[in-house]
Amino acid sequence: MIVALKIGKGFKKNHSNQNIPPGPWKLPIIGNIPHLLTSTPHRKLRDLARIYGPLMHLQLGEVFTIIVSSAEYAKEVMKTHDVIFASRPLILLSEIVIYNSTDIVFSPYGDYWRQLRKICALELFTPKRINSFQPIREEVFTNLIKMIALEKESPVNLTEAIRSAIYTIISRSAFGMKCKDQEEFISLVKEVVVIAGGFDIGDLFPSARWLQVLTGMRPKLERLHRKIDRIHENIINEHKELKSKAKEGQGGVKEDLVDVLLKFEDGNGNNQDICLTKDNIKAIIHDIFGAGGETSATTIDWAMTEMVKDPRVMKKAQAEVRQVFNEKKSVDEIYINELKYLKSVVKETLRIHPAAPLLLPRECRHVCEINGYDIPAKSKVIINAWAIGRDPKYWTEPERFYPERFIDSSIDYKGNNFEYIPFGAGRRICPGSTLGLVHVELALAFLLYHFDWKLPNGMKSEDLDMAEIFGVTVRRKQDLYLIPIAYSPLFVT
Ligand code: HEM
Repeated sequence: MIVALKIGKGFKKNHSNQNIPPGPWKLPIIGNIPHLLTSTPHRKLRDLARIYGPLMHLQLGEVFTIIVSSAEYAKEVMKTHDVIFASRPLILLSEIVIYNSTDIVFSPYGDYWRQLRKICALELFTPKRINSFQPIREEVFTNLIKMIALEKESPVNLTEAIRSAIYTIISRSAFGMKCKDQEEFISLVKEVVVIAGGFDIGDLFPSARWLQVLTGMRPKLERLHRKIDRIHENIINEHKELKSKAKEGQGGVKEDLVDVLLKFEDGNGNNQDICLTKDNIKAIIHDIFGAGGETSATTIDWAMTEMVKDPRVMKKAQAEVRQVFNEKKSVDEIYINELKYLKSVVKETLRIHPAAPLLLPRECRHVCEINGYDIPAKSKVIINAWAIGRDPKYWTEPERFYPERFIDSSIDYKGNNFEYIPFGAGRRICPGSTLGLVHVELALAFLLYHFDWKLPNGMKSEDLDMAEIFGVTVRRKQDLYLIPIAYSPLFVT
């Protein structure tokens, strides 16, 4: 009753005099929640937008939500009014698990978030830093290829093999070593990614704390936090121990991403203007592992899936990779920019399967007008990048996987072409895109150079299961199993 009264009062008070965007019928109290009772909200939101338009509103419990489904309105939100929409809505997950939303992804817009982005731009993701991790990438992908070669033409769980390789690279780049709790960390991150989709009932009624307890979400998140925090604590302690040993002359230490972050702890050293607490550092570690790992691994998985479905594309990409690397007999990151067709394959994969199909939600910081519609303050704003990437208004044959559409196209990843925004746009654009793309392109070059791939059990490519699991990233529901057929005698020295 209290919730019902609150919603009714709130809705009248806030929106009755405003010209809010159209939306479907709604029920008392729960509003449009029934519209989202689906396992694939990005698809359902696209279908609704076809009826109610590219700027639509949904009342999801207490949360007034705006859904953006066209490049024109995406530009309004992420360019024209970017500063108004530069914050993130708070969700229970980020409050409990991610140290009161003090990471980069969930941090509200303001000075603290600006400082974090400065650390990203000047320290964490500079071209020099990304290059310094090149030996790690090459070693891990070479091991991946050796491991696959041992399978001797029997089916390999490529999804798992890729995920493990990507997380090993991230662990070693970020933590200097393979995290000893890596497998547990990966499965915890997988859980976080699904919950971070943001449609949990507790988040739709933020004022009803009892609901968060009743649904079991709060205790579940508290348990998740304790487990994740223990892993973060170990990582930081190990770094501090190694550092003090190095000071005592017991071995040189190469700087990894956690070392960089520790330089800012409590205003250490010369960095008095930026000051991070231990919990802030743990929150950022969580982003690097979560935001960096799932997105890249999922993209590689979808790219392989699409190429297996269309052998023409696979053959063409393979021919290019082999032509560039045949002389050397192995893949070398230095020449990766010569792989024009493979780069188009990656672009096309991110168009048709953007790793984060609804990007990350924004929050309207104060009332704003778009094309005559009023967007109330505190509205949650969801941009359906997946729907925009498949809209026939911008793309010919949008459902077809056709990398050639990007050859000679000027569309890039920088968020200037709003029909193509796999890394978002504006102030909140992904700061790790260069690193993510290096992982994706290099992994595919290795996989395509060393093996031909076929489906197991005589399965036909058109029978490949394309079902998805929705979360903040959308991955394949079934792991991808493929049979590798070695292309050349491997690793002849
Ligand atoms: C293929 C790989 C990747 C994809 C598709 C991807 C995609 C995205 C998207 C769509 C956003 C939201 C942008 C917005 O709200 O406008 C985002 C934000 C973010 N990404 Fe990535 N990402 C990838 C790789 C990475 C990597 C490797 C890292 C770091 C190691 C990273 C760290 C982040 C962070 C910290 C944010 C939050 C930025 C903010 O809110 O200010 N991402 N990413």
